[in-house]
Amino acid sequence: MRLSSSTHTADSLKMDANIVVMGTESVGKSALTVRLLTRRFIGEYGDIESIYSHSFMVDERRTTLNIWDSPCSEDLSVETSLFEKKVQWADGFVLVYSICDRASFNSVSRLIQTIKSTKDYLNADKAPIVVVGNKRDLHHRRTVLSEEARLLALNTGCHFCEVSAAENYHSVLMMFHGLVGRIKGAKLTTKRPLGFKGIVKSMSAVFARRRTDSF
Ligand SMILES: Nc1nc2c(ncn2[C@@H]2O[C@H](COP(=O)(O)OP(=O)(O)OP(=O)(O)O)[C@@H](O)[C@H]2O)c(=O)[nH]1
Repeated sequence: MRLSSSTHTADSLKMDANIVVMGTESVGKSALTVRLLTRRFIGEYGDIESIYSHSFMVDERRTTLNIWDSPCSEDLSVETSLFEKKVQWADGFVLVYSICDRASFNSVSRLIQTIKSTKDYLNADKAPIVVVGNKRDLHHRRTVLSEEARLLALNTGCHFCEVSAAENYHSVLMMFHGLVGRIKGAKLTTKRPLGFKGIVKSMSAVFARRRTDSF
């Protein structure tokens, strides 16, 4: 058995991320969350506001997601302090609409604007936000084209995918994994004040560059 050589090594192999699932009523927020946690689709979900914890391995790194699933009511009243609290708490966002419900799609578009004006992402082209068109199995009742949602995601620097919580566990898993990747990227680009070591490193980098430039 191989033991980690230090706490630092163990820590660098761990990642914690807070994810908020938002969207209008009955788009399948709980269904997606429960699918990820249990691999099951149980059909009916209560109106319970909860933060669930879920761990899995990504690239040999133990990743723990804290997923905040809530009924839609507060998500739309974007002025509330709860909304503000959720946005500040979250490292990443799953914004859900139903492909059969245009109003739910319009509300995702508003949510993106509000989140982006509340959070200051350095890498705005790769915001840790995934736009999720759920209920793909109901394609015969579709009112939102995939192309529209893809365009919205492209224009706002979000990721996009269509899934069916009812029919497919794998695509739901991939959606959450994709978001974890974006969160990692966003964390790396967050500006942190430089400590003494950081300043020394930056200065060495500048001098090293000067030395190479002069050849
Ligand atoms: N056909 C189909 N039905 C789904 C899918 N996902 C969820 N549903 C159904 O849609 C209804 C609402 O699902 P929920 O997961 O409770 O939706 P929600 O967004 O959490 O709803 P609120 O908590 O009320 O905001 C339920 O009857 C689910 O069975 C899906 O992918 N396909």
